Amino acid sequence: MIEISRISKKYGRKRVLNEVTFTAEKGQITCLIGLNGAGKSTILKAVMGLTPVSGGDIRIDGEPVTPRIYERVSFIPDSLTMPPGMRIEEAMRFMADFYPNWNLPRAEELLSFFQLNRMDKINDLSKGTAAKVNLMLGLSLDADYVLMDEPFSGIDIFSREQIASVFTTHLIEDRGVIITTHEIHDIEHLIDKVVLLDGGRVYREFSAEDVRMQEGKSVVDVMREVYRA
Ligand SMILES: Nc1ncnc2c1ncn2[C@@H]1O[C@H](COP(=O)(O)OP(=O)(O)OP(=O)(O)O)[C@@H](O)[C@H]1O
Repeated sequence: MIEISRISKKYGRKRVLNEVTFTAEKGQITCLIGLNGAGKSTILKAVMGLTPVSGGDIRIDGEPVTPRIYERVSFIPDSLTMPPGMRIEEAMRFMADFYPNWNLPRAEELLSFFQLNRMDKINDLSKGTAAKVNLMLGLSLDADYVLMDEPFSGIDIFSREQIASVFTTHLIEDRGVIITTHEIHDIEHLIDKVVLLDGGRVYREFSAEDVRMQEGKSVVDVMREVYRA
């Protein structure tokens, strides 16, 4: 389980996170939802130890965050960070050299799942294809948890559907996923838990299934209540 307890963050004098607390379980998809600037990316970076936070505590299966976190957690940022001159297959080799937990058979499977051409150059890729390469690289690491920052942002409906479909395959398996997204429609049926952020705080943390069963509401219904209020 990833446990985030009472973390706060300021950029200069601006408070971005205010005692944020929630958990994300292994084997579940937890969706972090908030309007632009709500602090979603900052939370993912804090989990990876990429940005310092004040106070609070972050634990991965009971352990504090250390530089070895990369063996346990794969972070897929909101854009592909590989050098643009590289071909996809060179990016794969780069990952294999850099990460001891690179899983080549899974990478090959993801290449064909997303119908990627390994000879394509990174800087020639469309936005949707770059998003798929980004996911292919991040999901090919043997990590218990995967953090995905806006994997659907700015890409067409067919690419979004293809990306969403990976969540129902063994390529995600029983990993714990934290995903930030605005494109909730594409994955609403796959989400286990929702964490709604508002004003730097967790406004509500709920099980999508419980809200469906007990309140007869969809995740989008709850979002409308919160953000249109
Ligand atoms: N390095 C930084 N320096 C100063 N302010 C920052 C920095 N990074 C983020 N911020 C500010 O912190 C706030 C939260 O940013 P963050 O990127 O975490 O939000 P987000 O919820 O992921 O937003 P979006 O949905 O637009 O991606 C924003 O107001 C942003 O401008």
